[in-house]
Amino acid sequence: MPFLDTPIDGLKIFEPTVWEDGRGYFFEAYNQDAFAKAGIEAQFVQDNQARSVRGVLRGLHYQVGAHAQAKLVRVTEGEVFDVAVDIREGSPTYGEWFGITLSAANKRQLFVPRGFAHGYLVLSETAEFFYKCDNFYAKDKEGGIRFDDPGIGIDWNGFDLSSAILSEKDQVLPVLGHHRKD
Ligand SMILES: Cc1cn([C@H]2C[C@H](O)[C@@H](COP(=O)(O)OP(=O)(O)O[C@H]3O[C@@H](C)C(=O)[C@@H](O)[C@H]3O)O2)c(=O)[nH]c1=O
Repeated sequence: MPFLDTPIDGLKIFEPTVWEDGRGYFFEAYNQDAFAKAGIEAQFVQDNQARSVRGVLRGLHYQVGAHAQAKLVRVTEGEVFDVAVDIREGSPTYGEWFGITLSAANKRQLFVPRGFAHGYLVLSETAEFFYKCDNFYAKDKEGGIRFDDPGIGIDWNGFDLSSAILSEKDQVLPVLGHHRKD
């Protein structure tokens, strides 16, 4: 199974092998053994699915301490720009971001290790976003960072962010310098 490294250690792109025939296509969306061989040992315990309309921006989210979550994210309908920010204390790439277009068409997945803040922007009319997590949702342990933190400087695929649609929670998130650590 093809895995690609990103400039941030541990953050990996997975491009599944797609088998096409007269019926349509088939691919393995996740194979624990293949992921382990690629160094991804996460034991996933929760699957989430979200539907959003164009311009919806969810993030940047994480859970603190022992509640941190690794995520394996993909799009099953439409297209998003997906972003992960390294917030691992002591990491040489602390505060750096990586973005990638994920779509139902390109079938790419991003593996986001624990210790990252994660978010995505919907580029298509609607999008279905699907992700596996290696730790359970813990409402009281959520943290967030502003999607437009100037110190991080994410380029959201050139999107006009004045028309971004955010949850009330995401409108009042702090910048990285003031983010929740425990
Ligand atoms: C994330 C989550 C939310 N919920 C509930 C809480 C709330 O009532 C409703 C919507 O939650 P939110 O507004 O936090 O959903 P959302 O903004 O989509 O949150 C997600 O954003 C992306 C970027 C991530 O990386 C995820 O980890 C998660 O934080 O769903 C669960 O029951 N379980 C969960 O795992």
